Amino acid sequence: MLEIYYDKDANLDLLSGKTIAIIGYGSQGHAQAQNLKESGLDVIIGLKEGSKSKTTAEDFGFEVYNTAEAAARADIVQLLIPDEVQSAVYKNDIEKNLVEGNALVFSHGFNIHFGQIVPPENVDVFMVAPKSPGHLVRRMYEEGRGVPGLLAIEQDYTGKAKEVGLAYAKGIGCTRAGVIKTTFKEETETDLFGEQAVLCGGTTALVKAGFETLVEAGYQPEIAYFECLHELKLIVDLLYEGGLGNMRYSVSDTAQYGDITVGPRLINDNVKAEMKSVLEDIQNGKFARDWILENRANRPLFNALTKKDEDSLLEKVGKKLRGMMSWIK
Ligand SMILES: NC(=O)C1=CN([C@@H]2O[C@H](COP(=O)(O)OP(=O)(O)OC[C@H]3O[C@@H](n4cnc5c(N)ncnc54)[C@H](OP(=O)(O)O)[C@@H]3O)[C@@H](O)[C@H]2O)C=CC1
Ligand SMILES: CC(=O)[C@](C)(O)C(=O)O
Repeated sequence: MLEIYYDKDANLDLLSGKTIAIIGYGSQGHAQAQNLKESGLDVIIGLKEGSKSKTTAEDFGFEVYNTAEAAARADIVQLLIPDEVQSAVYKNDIEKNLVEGNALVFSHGFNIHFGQIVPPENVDVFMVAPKSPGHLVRRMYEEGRGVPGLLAIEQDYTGKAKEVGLAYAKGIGCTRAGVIKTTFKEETETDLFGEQAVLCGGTTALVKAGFETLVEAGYQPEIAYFECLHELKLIVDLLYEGGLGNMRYSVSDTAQYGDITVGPRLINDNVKAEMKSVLEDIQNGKFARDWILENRANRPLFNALTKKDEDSLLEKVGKKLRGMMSWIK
């Protein structure tokens, strides 16, 4: 049964007198920390020695400590550093500073679900996962709105993990939009699948294939860029605002006919079969193992494939157009 929670279901008073340590000040860290602070909560920041984010965090009025010290001072420790470094940082700096009744918090379930972090039994472990990039978590909060979020409870030692998790979700603005209850397994597997097969991986593959098809057919790269990347945002905004119907209402009937007749040709049974294979690799731990080993090997594939795209005609054309035209603020 679907469980959705809103502001009315969450009580910020549960966090009153509690110190929240946000470990990391990046995409999610800066956003969640600033939102929590503006929600009236006691927030400190934990960063690695020599962190380039220290000054930025201090400029916002935060007390910044090294990771271990921040964890030692906190009642709630939220790990907002990259997934691939969380296990080592937890082992070195966090685990020894957790005391009975503390809460260990995540915004993605990777390290708990794949057994890279095994917390002690005498703490709460929960996840509040904004379904949005961090910078939008902050922007929407400042605009008086919120991004939807997910709440998962892995350990409820205190008997209050759900209530405290909802209070945390309210503190970052997610209960303004709605928070759906899930599990670490479901969030981890669906988030990894979404970012691989649809959001990041799927979309960039489709954009690159479309752009290359037009360029190889002899059309101007600039026109191909506008058709295959620039307008994508406009279409996705319409989908975001009101689903397929809203988008199809707004585009021409010509475009809609192309949408409903050509789309199925592209996403054929082979593509669906590959999507199922991607999900299986996530569920059976193969992706997690690959990602962990890739980082231990200092990211040879990550670096090479990222560099290949950075040097692509698509990126060069986009950079040129953004310099020549003024649609980007
Ligand atoms: N990005 C997003 O929008 C979303 C992320 N999440 C989850 O949120 C969590 C944080 O992700 P995200 O905000 O993207 O992370 P970022 O990559 O933005 O985190 C950067 C922060 O982590 C610190 N950091 C990097 N490496 C280390 C290290 N080896 N030791 C200690 N600190 C380190 C950086 O330090 P420095 O400042 O010195 O560079 C910086 O403060 C992850 O679990 C992610 O899956 C969930 C939903 C969306
Ligand atoms: C924004 C989000 O939730 C992603 C794409 O899964 C991520 O950045 O990890």
